[in-house]
Amino acid sequence: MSYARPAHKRILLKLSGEALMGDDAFGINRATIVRMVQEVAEVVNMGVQVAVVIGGGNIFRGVAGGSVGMDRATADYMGMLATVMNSLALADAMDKQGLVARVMSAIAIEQVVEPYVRPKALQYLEEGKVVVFAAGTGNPFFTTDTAAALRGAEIGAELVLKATKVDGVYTADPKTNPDATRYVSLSFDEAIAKNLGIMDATAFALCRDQKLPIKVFSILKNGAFKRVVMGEDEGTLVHA
Ligand SMILES: Nc1ncnc2c1ncn2[C@@H]1O[C@H](COP(=O)(O)OP(=O)(O)O)[C@@H](O)[C@H]1O
Ligand SMILES: O=c1ccn([C@@H]2O[C@H](COP(=O)(O)OP(=O)(O)O)[C@@H](O)[C@H]2O)c(=O)[nH]1
Repeated sequence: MSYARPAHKRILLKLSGEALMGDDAFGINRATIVRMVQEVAEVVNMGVQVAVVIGGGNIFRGVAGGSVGMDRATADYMGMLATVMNSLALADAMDKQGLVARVMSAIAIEQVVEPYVRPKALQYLEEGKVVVFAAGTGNPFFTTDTAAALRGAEIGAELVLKATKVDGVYTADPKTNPDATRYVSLSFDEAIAKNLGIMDATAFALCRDQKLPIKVFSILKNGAFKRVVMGEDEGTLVHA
């Protein structure tokens, strides 16, 4: 009898803030976060090293603040603080699930969480702890998708897994185009040239330059995360 083995040793999971909302209008939905953490635990228990970048869109989006006349950089710092709140909620849920999670922030907020120090993050991952990267890249005018690409490259992740509400990259935004069809795989150049709105161009460009593939999959589909980690046919692969 043969046992299936994970296709990846170290991965970076990008969860959008909205993924934590579940069916709520904003904030963090407890049942949703618990379900997600259970899926992460399954993968960690198979020996896969998992780092997470979490967004903040469920609490605050810098662009929205900027659009109503607020200074964009200030609004972005609020957005980054929102990701810290989500990180704390996620790490708490992970601890309750028996995982050991460590939050590391890109902005100094040391009474709350430890700062991001790359060698320390690598050490935690080697020890089987889940590292949650908070505060995005620490810079305004960026997104947590770019933070996912950056941290993914820094920790030598083999794959960035982008969890979304859609089950892959489509020829157009499936929310507004019911005729859009899903790609099984596509290149970074194609994704950038066609301006496929699933991730921002900065994130795509960074992954392209570092030859770090991205798998886009649905967070709403039970077991999809594990299937991606096992290398099964799920979602869309964006590759160099
Ligand atoms: N070509 C495309 N293929 C798939 N999704 C797309 C595409 N263009 C835009 N989208 C949208 O991008 C979103 C990406 O999901 P997600 O990252 O969770 O959202 P956000 O970053 O806005 O929080 C999807 O909800 C989808 O509607
Ligand atoms: O490196 C970063 C990452 C995030 N943000 C701010 O934090 C908000 C929340 O992040 P994001 O929109 O990426 O979250 P998600 O869509 O994944 O929930 C963004 O709108 C930005 O305002 C930022 O300024 N720099």
